[in-house]
Amino acid sequence: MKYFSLNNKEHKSNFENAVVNGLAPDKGLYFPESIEQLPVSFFENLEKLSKPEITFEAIKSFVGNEIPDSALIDIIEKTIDFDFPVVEIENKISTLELFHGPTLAFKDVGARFMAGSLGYFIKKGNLGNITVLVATSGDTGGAVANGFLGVKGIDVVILYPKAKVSDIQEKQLTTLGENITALEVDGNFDDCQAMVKKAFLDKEVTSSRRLTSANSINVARWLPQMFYYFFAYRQLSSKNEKLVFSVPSGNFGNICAGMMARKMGLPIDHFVAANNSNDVVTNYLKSGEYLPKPSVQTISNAMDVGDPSNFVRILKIFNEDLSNLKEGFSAYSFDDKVTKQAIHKVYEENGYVMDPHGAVGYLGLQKFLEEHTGYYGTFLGTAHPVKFLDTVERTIGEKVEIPDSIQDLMHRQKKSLQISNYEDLKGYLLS
Ligand SMILES: Cc1ncc(COP(=O)(O)O)c(C=O)c1O
Ligand SMILES: N[C@@H](CCOP(=O)(O)O)C(=O)O
Repeated sequence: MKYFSLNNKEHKSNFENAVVNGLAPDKGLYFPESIEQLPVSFFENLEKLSKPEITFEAIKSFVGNEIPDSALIDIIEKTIDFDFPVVEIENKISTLELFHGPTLAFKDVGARFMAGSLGYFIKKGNLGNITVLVATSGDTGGAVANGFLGVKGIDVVILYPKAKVSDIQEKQLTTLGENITALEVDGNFDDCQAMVKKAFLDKEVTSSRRLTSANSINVARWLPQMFYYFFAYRQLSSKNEKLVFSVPSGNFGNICAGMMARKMGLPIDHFVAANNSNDVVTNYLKSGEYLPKPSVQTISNAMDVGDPSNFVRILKIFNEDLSNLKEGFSAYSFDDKVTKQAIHKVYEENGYVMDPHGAVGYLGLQKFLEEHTGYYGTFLGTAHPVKFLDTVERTIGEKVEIPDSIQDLMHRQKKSLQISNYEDLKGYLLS
């Protein structure tokens, strides 16, 4: 499979180089040259296929022959060895729980797949050491730390915004040690993301370290997020209504991966981007103007993104045509107050505990279903409520059971380096 840079389609790459470099040399995001439709029979038989079989078919064309089938199957099996249940919450509304992986957030899938692919390429070639740079607003960091822990030839450097992630998220990304280093940035997620992008442009840095990214800008982190939609459809295919998915969105990698699955033929009728108060895309759909702005802090902190990096990929999928985009896509924003009300209401009425990100997804779905008929809706439960313990317990007025793995984590010692600006990051990378 060939990929091209969204800054200049003449800049092409194979899968391996796209993974190893993260971004194109012109710093554009890579996008596949073609998106192969899967046969109708594949979707008709989905219920009979195993998760690894589905996943293999979904990703194979994007990897091409660059990873042999046996190694790809091995990577896949390690990536998706947990459950992805669809749980019915109320009439016409279900949630796809994506938090049964090791770090209790949906990022585990992409992080593990990328770690497996990059690990394969490092073992196969003479690539030397690679530094994986990651910016996180909460969950990517923990998932990448877990997925890449101990992978030979890889150092991981995670930038996260000081005091803007939950306690559990911070422990997940600062306590593993070994090849994982956490940098605590005096700023917000956008500052972290901007510093990472700047490092990629800095010749002094790139000539001393080989850098790649494990954010969703990297195709090996982004594309595996398609798998969820296939797994969900397998559980929803008996519904005789149009299907809508509401995706709590920040950097828009997850929803954009769902749109890729639809391009491959998965029968999804509509996508809702559910946003917190960081409403750049909601505003774009209203005004046609894309106006990034500094992110604001919310209780769904992993979605506090003011300039979503995958927006350019979404535009590409819809051929940069706003009216085309609006046909298959809606976006709504909700503030913290209504988010907490939704967590409270769903718990009171249905006994189901949502985390703040899932709650934004629920609200987006509810709004869409109020305005449209004939749909069955699923919102993505992108993180376990325990990751946002304070907010959730205060909102529902009850204790949430903490899994053993998290209890252990809370006793571990946080280790991070404080940085304030790009020069500090550069100093660290050159040291
Ligand atoms: C729990 C949770 N929900 C939603 C999102 C937003 O996902 P995306 O950045 O793919 O839009 C994130 C972070 O990415 C997250 O960690
Ligand atoms: N919400 C993310 C922000 C980064 O998103 P990514 O999917 O591009 O890695 C986080 O939790 O860090």
